[in-house]
Amino acid sequence: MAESNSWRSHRESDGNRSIPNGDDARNVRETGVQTDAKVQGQGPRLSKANLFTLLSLWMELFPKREACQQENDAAGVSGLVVVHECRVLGLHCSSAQLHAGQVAVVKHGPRLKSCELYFSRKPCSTCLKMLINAGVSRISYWPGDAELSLLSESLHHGSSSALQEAVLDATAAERLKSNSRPHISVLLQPLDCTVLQFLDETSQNADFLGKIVADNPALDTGDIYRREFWNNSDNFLEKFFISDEERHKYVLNKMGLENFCMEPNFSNLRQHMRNLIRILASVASSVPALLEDYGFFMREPVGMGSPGLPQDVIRHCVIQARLLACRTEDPKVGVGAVIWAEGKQSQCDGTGQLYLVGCGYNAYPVGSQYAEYPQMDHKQEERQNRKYRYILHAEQNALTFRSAEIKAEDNTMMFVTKCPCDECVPLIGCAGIKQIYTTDLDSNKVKHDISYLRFNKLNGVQKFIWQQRSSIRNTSEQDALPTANGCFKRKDEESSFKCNKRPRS
Ligand SMILES: Nc1ccn([C@H]2C[C@H](O)[C@@H](COP(=O)(O)OP(=O)(O)OP(=O)(O)O)O2)c(=O)n1
Repeated sequence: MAESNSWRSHRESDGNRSIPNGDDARNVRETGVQTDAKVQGQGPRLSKANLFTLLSLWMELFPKREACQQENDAAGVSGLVVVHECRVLGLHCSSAQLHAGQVAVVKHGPRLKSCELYFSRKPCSTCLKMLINAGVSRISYWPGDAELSLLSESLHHGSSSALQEAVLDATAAERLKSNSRPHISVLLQPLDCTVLQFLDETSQNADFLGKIVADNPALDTGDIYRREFWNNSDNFLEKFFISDEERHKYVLNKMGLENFCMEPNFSNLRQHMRNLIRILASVASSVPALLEDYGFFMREPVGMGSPGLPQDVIRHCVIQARLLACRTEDPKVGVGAVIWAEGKQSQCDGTGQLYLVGCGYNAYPVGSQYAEYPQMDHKQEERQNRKYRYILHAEQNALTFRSAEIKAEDNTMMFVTKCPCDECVPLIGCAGIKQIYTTDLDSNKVKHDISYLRFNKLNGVQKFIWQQRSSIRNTSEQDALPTANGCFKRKDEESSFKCNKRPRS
């Protein structure tokens, strides 16, 4: 039975998992359905496997500056997250020259030993044999279509050579899988409705949406969020979900996942996939794309430094940080930070000249046990019982757990979902970060145990702040879009370098 490829058709049957409308969202906040969990210090969070899976899906959508289809190769773009001992070493996607798995081999080489890899598509046999040889410990992949598509149009009209290749490749991949040491599997973990609801709510309350409404009180956060959400979920379902059940079963069978085709496994698998896609849509909606007037702009005149990355790349990196925030240990507010650097040469990666330096989210010290430290904020507890002296900030963790050095000659950029506080500003200033992309919603505020007074005074780091284009002082830059290569494009040229962007509904 064919399913409609849209959340709207699932809303009724989805019960309390459906995205809250404006009234419901307010009720959730007022009746404390979610707040109860927060007050008790049990904010729901994403599991690591689900977070890495979502990051891999999101990496597949990394904005491209070049056509990605490889010559003589029908492989689709794949996203990849390389993890070692729970630390993200690399975020990659296929380029015109290399598949994502090949990128990982080229970039990490022997460091792949004992790593866990999360792919947005089952990798082809060419990648798989190298990764197995590199000694990775686990390969997890999204159970949609494979890297070499098993869903070519010819599926129902006799076989094409591309389809024959894909089927042969799937067989080879299976053989490699069954004879190899690494665990190669689908690793999705069930989500309960509290996580879905919590992430809907926190996405809707994100500072980026808050800033828009602070600037334009007539606008409603819920309306903006819902418009973004439906647009994103339609796009992501089309990309990552196989709506036709029979076609999905065909793909699963070819990938050696016959067990998933049986009930109730099949329905459960599809529900988990839909839930994860929904979280991706929800998180992506917290940094709106449809409001074209909003973006990350410098307040200073553009002549004062590098013009910064293209807006779609910035937004992509900020949403990576928002995804990381879904694993916060702070029961009230999740913050994520990701550090990328721009090298001098192209990296053979789908990210072009960008390479990952580090990422993190706010959490208690590594290894701490549940409820070992205070979890309450200044509104809830006496000073000695508050979280602030114990919790590490997203920026601190991104700097501590970095996977690459910060090089003076490269442009190192931090993307963080909340304004850096006074504890983090000196760290950012001294670490060699050259650009920061964030929101200043909290700047100049003092909130009892945490203050945000130093960010505006941070010198030597270019600040790209989420704001309305028309609020920038220098009007000459209002119609110009900054590009990664240091030159400016006029607004009317934008479409020519947004080649990977989907049409908006
Ligand atoms: N750039 C930042 C800013 C803050 N944090 C973290 C530290 C805390 O874990 C949390 C801030 O906690 P608060 O309770 O102060 O959150 P709010 O700012 O939302 O408080 P309020 O409700 O007063 O606005 O975010 C972070 O990791 N990185």
